[in-house]
Amino acid sequence: MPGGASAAEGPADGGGLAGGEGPAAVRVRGLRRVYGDVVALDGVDLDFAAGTFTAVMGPSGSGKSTLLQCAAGLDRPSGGTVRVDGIELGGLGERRLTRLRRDRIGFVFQSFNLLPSLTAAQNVALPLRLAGRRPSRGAVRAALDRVGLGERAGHRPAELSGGQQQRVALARALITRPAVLFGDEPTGALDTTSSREVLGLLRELVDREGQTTVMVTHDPVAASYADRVVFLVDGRVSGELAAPSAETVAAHLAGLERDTAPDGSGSADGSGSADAAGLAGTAGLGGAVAGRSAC
Ligand SMILES: Nc1ncnc2c1ncn2[C@@H]1O[C@H](COP(=O)(O)OP(=O)(O)OP(=O)(O)O)[C@@H](O)[C@H]1O
Repeated sequence: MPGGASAAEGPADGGGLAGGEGPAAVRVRGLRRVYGDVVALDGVDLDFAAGTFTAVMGPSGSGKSTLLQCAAGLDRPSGGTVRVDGIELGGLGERRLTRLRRDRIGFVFQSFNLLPSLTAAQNVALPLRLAGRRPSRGAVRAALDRVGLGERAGHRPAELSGGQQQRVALARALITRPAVLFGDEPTGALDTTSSREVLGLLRELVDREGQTTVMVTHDPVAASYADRVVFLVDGRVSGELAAPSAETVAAHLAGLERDTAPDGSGSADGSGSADAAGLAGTAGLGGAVAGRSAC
C-alpha cells in the first residue's frame, strides 16, 4: 500500500518503463502525437504492469489525456506503438480496433455519461446491447455487485449520488472484464467524500481482482491511491514515484513547477518543502492526507 515513497527520476533510468513486476497490460514505445504544430506527446515509453494502479500527472497541456486516448485506441498516434494485452493497436483496422476497445479496454471519464432515462442496469448493459449483444441479467447484476451497487440496479441516475453514478459508469466499463481500465480524472467532478469512495473502490478492484488501472488526475490525494505515479512534462515522461503518498506527490509537483518556471525562479535540487506544503494546502490535502491510509 502507498505510504513510504521512493522517487526515480526519468527518463535517464529507463524513462518510466518499469511498471512493477509482471507482464505489461499496456506497453507504449516512442509514442508521438502531433496536432498541427502542437506536439502533445513527444516520444513516450511506458509499461503499465498487469494488476497495478498507475496515476498519470503533470501540468495542464502536458499530454496526459492524449496519452490515455492513444493508449486506449480512442486516438491514433502520429508515431510509435501501443500494445494492449499483447496486441498492437496500430496494426488493427477500425472494426478490429473497435472490437478490441469494447472487449479489452474500459474507460471512465470525469462526466459519468449515463443516460438519465435508463436504470443503472440498463446503462451498464447499453454498450453491449448497442454492439448487438445481450448481456444476461446475471452478468449485469454481477458488474453492479462488483462496484457495490447490486441493490441499486433499478435506480435511475437522478436517484443516485455522484459517487454512485460514477460507480455505475465503472460497472459499465468493467462488465467485459477489460485488460485495462483507464480513467481520465474520474473523480474530478465529485465532492471529497464521493471522490474517496470511488478511489477506494478503484484500489479495491486492483487489490481484489488484479484490475490494471491507469488514471489521470490533478489531485495528489487521488494519486496516493495508486502504486505508482508517472509525471509528464511537455509530452515526455519527466519522472515517477513508487508507493506515493499525497505529500510526496505534492512535493514532486512543486519541484516540477519550479523546474519549469519561465522566470528561472526554480531550484533544480527538488527540495523546497515550503512550496510543497503550499501546494498541499491549495490541493486541500490537510486532513485528507491522513485520511488516505484509513481508506
Ligand atoms: N484534438 C486536438 N487538437 C489540437 N490540439 C490538441 C488536441 N488535443 C490535445 N491538443 C493539445 O495537445 C496538448 C496536450 O493536451 P492534453 O489534453 O493531452 O493535455 P493534458 O495534460 O491532459 O491537459 P489538462 O490537464 O489541461 O487536461 C495541448 O497543448 C492541447 O492543446
